[in-house]
Amino acid sequence: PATIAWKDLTYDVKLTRSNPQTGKKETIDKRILDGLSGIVRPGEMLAICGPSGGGKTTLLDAIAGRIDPHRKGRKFTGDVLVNGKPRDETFSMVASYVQQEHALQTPFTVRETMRYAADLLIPHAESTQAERRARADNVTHVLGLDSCSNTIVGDVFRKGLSGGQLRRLSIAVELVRNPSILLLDEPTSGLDSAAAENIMKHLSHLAKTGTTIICTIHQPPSEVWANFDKFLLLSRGKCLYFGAANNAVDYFERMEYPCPGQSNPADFFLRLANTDFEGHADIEALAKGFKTQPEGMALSSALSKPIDHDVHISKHRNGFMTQLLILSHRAFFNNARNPGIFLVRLIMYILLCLMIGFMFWDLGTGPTDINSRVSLLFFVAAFLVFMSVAVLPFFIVERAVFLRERANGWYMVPAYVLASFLMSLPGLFIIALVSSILVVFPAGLNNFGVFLLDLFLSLVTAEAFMCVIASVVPHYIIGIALGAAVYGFFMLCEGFMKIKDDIPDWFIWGYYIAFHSYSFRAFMVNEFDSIPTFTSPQFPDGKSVLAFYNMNDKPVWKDLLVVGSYAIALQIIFGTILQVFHKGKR
Ligand SMILES: Nc1ncnc2c1ncn2[C@@H]1O[C@H](COP(=O)(O)OP(=O)(O)OP(=O)(O)O)[C@@H](O)[C@H]1O
Repeated sequence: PATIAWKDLTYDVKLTRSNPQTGKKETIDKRILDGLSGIVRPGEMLAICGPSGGGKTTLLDAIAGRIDPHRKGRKFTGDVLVNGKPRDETFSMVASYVQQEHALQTPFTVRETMRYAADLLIPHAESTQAERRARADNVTHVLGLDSCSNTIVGDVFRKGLSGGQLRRLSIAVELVRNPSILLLDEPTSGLDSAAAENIMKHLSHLAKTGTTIICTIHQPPSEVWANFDKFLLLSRGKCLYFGAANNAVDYFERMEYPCPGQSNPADFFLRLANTDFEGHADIEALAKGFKTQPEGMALSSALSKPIDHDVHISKHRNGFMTQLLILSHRAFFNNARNPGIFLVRLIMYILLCLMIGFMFWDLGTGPTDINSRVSLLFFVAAFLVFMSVAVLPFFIVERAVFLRERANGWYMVPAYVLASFLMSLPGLFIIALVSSILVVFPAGLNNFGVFLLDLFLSLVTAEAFMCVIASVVPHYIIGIALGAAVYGFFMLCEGFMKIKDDIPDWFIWGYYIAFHSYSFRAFMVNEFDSIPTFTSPQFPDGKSVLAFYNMNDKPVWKDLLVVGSYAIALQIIFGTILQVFHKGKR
């Protein structure tokens, strides 16, 4: 059992806007939460209501510790207590947060999504696989998802669940572990009235069994409203009421805002709180008045009472290896079944490599063949790597899933990064293998094995680079632009457009940091080192071509090692960025 309390939560942000009179930019302080307090005990379900922009989501985030107070221009004060003690890092083990936007892996069916959630969230030391599955199936049933248990979540390629079903699945995955505290942001938005009513009934039942539940809710219909024990009305970040839901009508009547007989109380309260339109209450007076009323004083005294129960935190958590295995299994099937990650890319590579194969069909040893071989290798090192940009939008979708799961304490970041990395390798190997077959044999290039290894490592590095970009950009369009710009720069510096010795000194760093330089050189040495003669007076053999490009005496294995190490370094950077910056705080 967990009692959650918050005291005097105040949140100010600095906003820059242009002054309507002077037209000059100025910084103003905006108060988003204004000294909010509240308490919810095990067995209670609180509705945080208020008009759009009233501060509901911000309050829920503040309670869940999802506001980063250290960001520039922010000031956040107040305390959140779990059973009387300050909320700490164990919070994510006992609390689940269902956010407003769904973030689920798109190729999986409802049943698969629920089973992965159960496998990740329920300690294996305390449960058998059959028990975890039974739990997943039971929650699926309770949330009315049985009829679509074999339907996939869906994406731009394939239609899957409806909006309301996605909403229910988002709630279901967090219910699997039976959390002590459940925070839900607009759980009924997008649901039809029957689904909304049923979900609220289930949540109410959960509360009765001891779960502490807090929901933000925009406009609860009367059937939904009837399920709440407690009610908090917010307007412009101020508390207009906090207390028993069934006392609210009397309270507002006492405050001279009687609810008309036929009205749904929730609709009436929202009209009072919505300052964007006529007919709202005097917000300042209500907020001030609440503290002096018996309800306000009851809240203060409840907050000062000691709490005698403690949260039971299971000592058994799934260890790194268990998490790695489940996440690897999930990542493998996610990659294999997500057309954007594998199939569409494979087709793109096949088409492009067929064109390369036909364009450079059966290269010989004449003077123009030297140019053809070098151009082909440049194109492979530059453009086949460049095409990894296409995967970026899917990585951004994945990032949202990661953020949700990580913030809810589903797993450790290293397990996620390692599983994603390892499971990307089979798909990339297939793409590299098919591409190499379609290029090396038709063009008559040398040393298939090294060519394949070089292309594979280059694609692995390119994908790791896309992971890093996906972890730092706010939107995939910016990511694509950034990725394309960096790859364009690397192509420029890789030693083809300008031979290394001709690159200006102030640009040479570009040559050294571009992984393309090492992969291109490995392709070149692999190709030309073993060609004994060319019918060209300037280049009598392959070694003379390498000397021209300043690539002689460079062992291929060293360059391949650099490209491989680059991939590992990028994955470590990716993991570090996730660990440090992606904690689900906003
Ligand atoms: N970091 C921030 N910087 C500037 N303004 C912010 C920030 N966070 C929240 N706000 C503002 O605070 C107000 C409350 O936002 P919040 O999302 O909590 O509202 P809400 O009640 O949940 O609205 P809705 O029902 O539409 O989701 C909004 O005006 C929002 O723009």
